[in-house]
Amino acid sequence: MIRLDSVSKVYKTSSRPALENVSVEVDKGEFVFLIGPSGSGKSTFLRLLLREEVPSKGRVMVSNFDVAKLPRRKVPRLRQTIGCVFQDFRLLTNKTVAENVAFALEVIGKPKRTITKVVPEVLELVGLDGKADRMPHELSGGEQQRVAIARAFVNRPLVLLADEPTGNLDPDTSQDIMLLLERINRTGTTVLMATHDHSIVDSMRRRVVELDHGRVIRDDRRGVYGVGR
Ligand SMILES: Nc1ncnc2c1ncn2[C@@H]1O[C@H](COP(=O)(O)OP(=O)(O)OP(=O)(O)O)[C@@H](O)[C@H]1O
Repeated sequence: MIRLDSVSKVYKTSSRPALENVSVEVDKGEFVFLIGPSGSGKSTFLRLLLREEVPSKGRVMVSNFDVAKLPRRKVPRLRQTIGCVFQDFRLLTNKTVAENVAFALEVIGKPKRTITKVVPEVLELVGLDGKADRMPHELSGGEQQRVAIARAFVNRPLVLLADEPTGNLDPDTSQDIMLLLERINRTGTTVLMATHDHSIVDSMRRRVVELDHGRVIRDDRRGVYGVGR
């Protein structure tokens, strides 16, 4: 589903590579943690998958898309196969919960009747039924992240990328969000989550890919965050 072949990325303004000779393969339906200290290249990894950056060297595949070679007009098609969740939720503050989720479908031209049907379904899936008409500021952080997950998932993407999705949440709320991501993963969606959260990585015992200075230094099938870090 995701494959990086000998990928390096050197940003124009930096002499040191953000990623160096990274090869990683993620199968359909896997759940993978991407860990590593600040500046190790996690966000760069995710940005390459979205074609927000192109590699300096190597090849990036997502599903059947050869990402770096994709003509500009086909980039939206790539991005429709990928849902994204961020630490800071990134909700539209002037829209209700339901409108935030609906908007993701409107922008890709889904018919109104589909939107009316699937938005309540996905809100139920994430445990927000009954909160459809709330504004984001009327929700807790955990609830806002559920809206963001609903929005990322409503189009049933093949891949869900989560960049520090629990970074602004307390431990209990973080566990709830992880249960939700597991649930989404069980539908067959491939989940790739960048995180610094030791306790979550240790409790989930999923695949762990660790980056350090842009290199993969560990790839464990059922990993933990690491001792003494
Ligand atoms: N747009 C950019 N231009 C120049 N250098 C960049 C750019 N984005 C990232 N870098 C550099 O690339 C390296 C990797 O950064 P990246 O953001 O991928 O790391 P990260 O592991 O996601 O860090 P964090 O956990 O703090 O988000 C760092 O040295 C960073 O300074």
